Amino acid sequence: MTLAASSRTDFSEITDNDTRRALFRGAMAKLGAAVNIITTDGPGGRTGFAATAVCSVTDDPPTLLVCLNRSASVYDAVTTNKVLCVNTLNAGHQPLSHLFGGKTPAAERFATADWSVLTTGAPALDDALVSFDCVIENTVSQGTHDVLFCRVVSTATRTEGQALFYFDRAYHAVSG
Ligand SMILES: NC(=O)c1ccc[n+]([C@@H]2O[C@H](COP(=O)([O-])OP(=O)(O)OC[C@H]3O[C@@H](n4cnc5c(N)ncnc54)[C@H](O)[C@@H]3O)[C@@H](O)[C@H]2O)c1
Ligand SMILES: Cc1cc2c(cc1C)N(C[C@H](O)[C@H](O)[C@H](O)COP(=O)(O)O)c1[nH]c(=O)[nH]c(=O)c1N2
Repeated sequence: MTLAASSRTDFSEITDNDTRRALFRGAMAKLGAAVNIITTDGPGGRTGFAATAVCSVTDDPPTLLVCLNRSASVYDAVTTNKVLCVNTLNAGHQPLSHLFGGKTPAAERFATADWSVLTTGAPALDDALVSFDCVIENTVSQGTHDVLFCRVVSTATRTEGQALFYFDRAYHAVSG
């Protein structure tokens, strides 16, 4: 049995970069993901951004990856500090995701929530579903993004609750 497909795209036939990017984004919109706020602090300053491009790499040593656009305002701070905290959002955090995903100045991004520090000094969101405090150990550049390989040095799992999921260019609440 074959699955019905509403449209098929052969990327090798597409020569226009903008068209290819748009088609890729349209396809990626179907790949839902948890929403996270990635924070950092240190000599490069305190800042953070919203990210869905986060996943587990290996449990030995505990490692996750984060994909960061090099054009983001946070890029210099993250790469200077070499630490970050991945804060996985609950369903009530949609306004926070909007703050950290937009053009809001760094100081204002932190103003509406409560933050603590775990091991590295990167801000941990007090009511995140889970926070992964990390040291950035390796970086690989691919296209517009850096893939940051982050060794987890501590975690905090604080609340039960629904997850904030991003799918089809919209936020959704997901129960466990
Ligand atoms: N990985 C990312 O950098 C990433 C992921 C999600 C959203 N965003 C940003 O958030 C904004 C809104 O996104 P949207 O989902 O509403 O619509 P969209 O059409 O811009 O993106 C659709 C999907 O494509 C992927 N994507 C978007 N921009 C990307 C990029 N520069 N590099 C790699 N993958 C990318 C994501 O999976 C996203 O959910 C955009 O400015 C987008 O760039 C970036
Ligand atoms: C739901 C959602 C998910 C993501 C993003 C946005 C949103 C709304 N953004 C974009 C990122 O948050 C944004 O570029 C930063 O906040 C930087 O913006 P400024 O350059 O500071 O204005 C984003 N950027 C990135 O480099 N990697 C990612 O995985 C994601 N994921």
